[in-house]
Amino acid sequence: MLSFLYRRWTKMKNRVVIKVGSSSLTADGIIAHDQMEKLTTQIAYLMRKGFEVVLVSSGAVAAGLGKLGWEREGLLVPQKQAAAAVGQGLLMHRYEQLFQCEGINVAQILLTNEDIADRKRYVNAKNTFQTLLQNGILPIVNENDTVAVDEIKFGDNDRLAALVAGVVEADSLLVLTDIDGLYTDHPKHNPEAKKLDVVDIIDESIQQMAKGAGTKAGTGGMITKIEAARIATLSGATTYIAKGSIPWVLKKIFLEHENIGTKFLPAQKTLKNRMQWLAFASKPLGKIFVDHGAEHAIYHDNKSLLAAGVKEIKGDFCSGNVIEICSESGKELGKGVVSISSAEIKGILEQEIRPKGIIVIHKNDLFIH
Ligand SMILES: Nc1ncnc2c1ncn2[C@@H]1O[C@H](COP(=O)(O)OP(=O)(O)O)[C@@H](O)[C@H]1O
Ligand SMILES: N[C@@H](CCC(=O)OP(=O)(O)O)C(=O)O
Repeated sequence: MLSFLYRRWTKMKNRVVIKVGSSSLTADGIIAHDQMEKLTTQIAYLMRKGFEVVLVSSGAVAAGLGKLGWEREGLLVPQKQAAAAVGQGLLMHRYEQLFQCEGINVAQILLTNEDIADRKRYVNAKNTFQTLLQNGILPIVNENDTVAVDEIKFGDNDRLAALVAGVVEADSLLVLTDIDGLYTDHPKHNPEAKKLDVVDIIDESIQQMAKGAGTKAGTGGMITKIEAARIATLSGATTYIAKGSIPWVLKKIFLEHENIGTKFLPAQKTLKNRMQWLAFASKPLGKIFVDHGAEHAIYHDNKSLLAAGVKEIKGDFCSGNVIEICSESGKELGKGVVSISSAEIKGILEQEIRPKGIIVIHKNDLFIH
């Protein structure tokens, strides 16, 4: 309750992250200017009503392909990156023009996973967002496609939007797409599939309903949207998936509270900001395999991980780095920030009688799935 009041006090406004997918911004593979215009009019309306908005916009690749006259099919990664480099400028130019007419200044934020995997950069990004929002500026975010290769990619803008919702401590995340919500199965393949209005817990049964993308422009389909909803709801944001082409969709959802999409309720137990970063944004630099006793202690008893319970380690890491914690059989248990280096742990493992009570990961630095 106190943390909620603190958030309210520091933010005061209703903060929303709106993610718009390529499928909602393009028609026949190129940028649909009328759809962009409808979106910007609605965002401006919402901002005038007192909302703070962050827009996560896809569409750079599509815009670039349109400009260059390239077909998406068969393109290699560097060609897609080149198209994104052409398209991102066009996209921002258009947004800038449209929001200027509404009297709103915009800012471009391009991110890669690496940017926020590093705690310092994460905090820097947080401060920048905060400053922009406090000054009534609309941040427009996309993945930095020019440099994003597989290891540093968010994978999809749905996930990026969910992480951004955590960074800015948003009250809500809205994912706008070409379908009006999550169906019990892929609606294109199963005519019996039904839309869900409200989801209170994202469990395996919900995850299994989500399938891949429905168009060539889209990436990830419903799978990445549900993963985004999981991350955002664990960060405390109510999450919506809705159809971008519904007239005044933003007003209907945020002001009239109409149930026109699928609404995912925030998790009962949400993660604090540092834990969100550890759980979803940080990048592990190694692995620690633990024995059954340690697994039980950290999993069920909320205890710190002691050196006595470590079976094996992989990778070189220093105190303060993030590592992945695995069971003896290799099952991923969670992540943690280590208090001692891999060299020190190796030294301990080599000793016949291990010194007692040495903390490898403090319980406050542990995230368990
Ligand atoms: N269970 C499901 N419910 C609704 N849509 C689904 C489901 N499984 C897969 N999809 C597909 O996901 C598509 C939306 O994702 P995507 O094409 O990646 O759009 P975007 O470009 O907006 O991210 C839908 O059009 C639909 O074809
Ligand atoms: N960064 C890419 C978008 C990647 C992506 O996630 O697309 P989408 O599934 O349409 O949201 C672009 O701007 O084209």
